Amino acid sequence: MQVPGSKSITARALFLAAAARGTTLLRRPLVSDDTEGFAGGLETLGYRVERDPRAWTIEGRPEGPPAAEAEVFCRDGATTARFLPALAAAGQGVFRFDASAQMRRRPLGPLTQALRELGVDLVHEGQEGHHPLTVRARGIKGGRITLDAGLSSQFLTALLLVGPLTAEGLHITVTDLVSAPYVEITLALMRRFGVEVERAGDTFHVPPRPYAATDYTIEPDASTASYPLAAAALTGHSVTIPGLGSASLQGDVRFAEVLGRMGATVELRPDAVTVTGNGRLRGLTVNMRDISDTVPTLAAIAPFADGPVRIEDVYNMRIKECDRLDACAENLSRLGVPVRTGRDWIEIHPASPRAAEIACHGDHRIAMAFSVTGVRTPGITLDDAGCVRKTFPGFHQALADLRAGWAL
Ligand SMILES: O=C(O)C1=C[C@@H](OP(=O)(O)O)[C@@H](O)[C@H](O)C1
Ligand SMILES: C=C(OP(=O)(O)O)C(=O)O
Repeated sequence: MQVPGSKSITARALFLAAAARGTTLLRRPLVSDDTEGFAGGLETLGYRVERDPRAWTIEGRPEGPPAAEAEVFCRDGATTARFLPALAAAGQGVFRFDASAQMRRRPLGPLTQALRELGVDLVHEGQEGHHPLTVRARGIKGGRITLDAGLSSQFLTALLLVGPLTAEGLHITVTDLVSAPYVEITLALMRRFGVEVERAGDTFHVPPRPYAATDYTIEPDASTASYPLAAAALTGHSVTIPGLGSASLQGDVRFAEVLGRMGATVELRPDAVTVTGNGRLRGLTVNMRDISDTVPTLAAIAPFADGPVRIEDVYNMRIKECDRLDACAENLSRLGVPVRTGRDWIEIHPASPRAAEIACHGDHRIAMAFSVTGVRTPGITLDDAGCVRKTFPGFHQALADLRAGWAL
């Protein structure tokens, strides 16, 4: 199955292309609500973005946004809502940011506090630490800061990405960090645009240095790949995702290993992953702090395992598009599956799910994950099928095509 491009890589590449000297060509970008929101945000800030469906061209400007004033609406995308204010702060002008109701509820206080400590004039107009906000930008001098990225790695990524645009560079010491593999994606992409970050344990030294434009091909999205791979493990069929393998930059490719621990056969080659199921799944206890976007996928197939599935250390799932731990538990209960949750864990017991309507809470991952349950359980419906547009507008057709191939 061909999977659309990585959301995380597309967002970073758009930031870096905008900040670079020269014109960047991004091949196979993800075209979805999140990344169109990101590209549209750049356009509102005055950058030129040409969007051909197969490749996006961006004219960079190392001095910061071309516009002197702008109002950017970030939609539901946390990459847009957290990365673009940092980019704007490095320029000169007055930039206002707002986001959807869902995104307004999600925090960015540790990031905006760090920007203020670096001298940025940034005001939250409503609730402190949340959108909407206004940045009166006069460039960033740089310096040393301490950051708590225990709620979101995106706070650290935003500061790393903007670091080279500061006058003196940044020394960032991190006291806590969740979703750590996403920081590796950031560092790899920065390197690809010509900037090497020095890392010593919890401290990152970002030099003041211009990014260089490039020609870059975006790999398929590993979180999106979790749905067809889980469907294979659940049904005893085989799925291969070309372009996504052991050479991937994305931590979520490790979801395939979780399916392997549950009994599926996993073949991880440098440029492709194949999962072959045998119709049976084993229960397990697994720490998914690094790969929590794939927790709903696991939760949605967990009832079919022969023992309990316990997923641990995933508190920050509660501050995503919705409270994903509660949403998983609510929907499993609707399906008649015994489930328990705590502050940062969920435990799912074996059951035969019954037909039910899934409450998506406007969350693409809840919709896509429980669609996979629907491959085994007839009569599952979604109350908001369209919310998949955030990262995979063609999801329902793609899943239908996969099932047609298996004649399920
Ligand atoms: O940097 C990124 O591209 C992302 C980081 C992760 O968020 P957190 O660091 O907030 O867990 C992940 O859940 C999100 O989908 C994308
Ligand atoms: C959490 C997600 O998105 P974001 O934080 O980028 O809005 C996601 O895609 O699952």
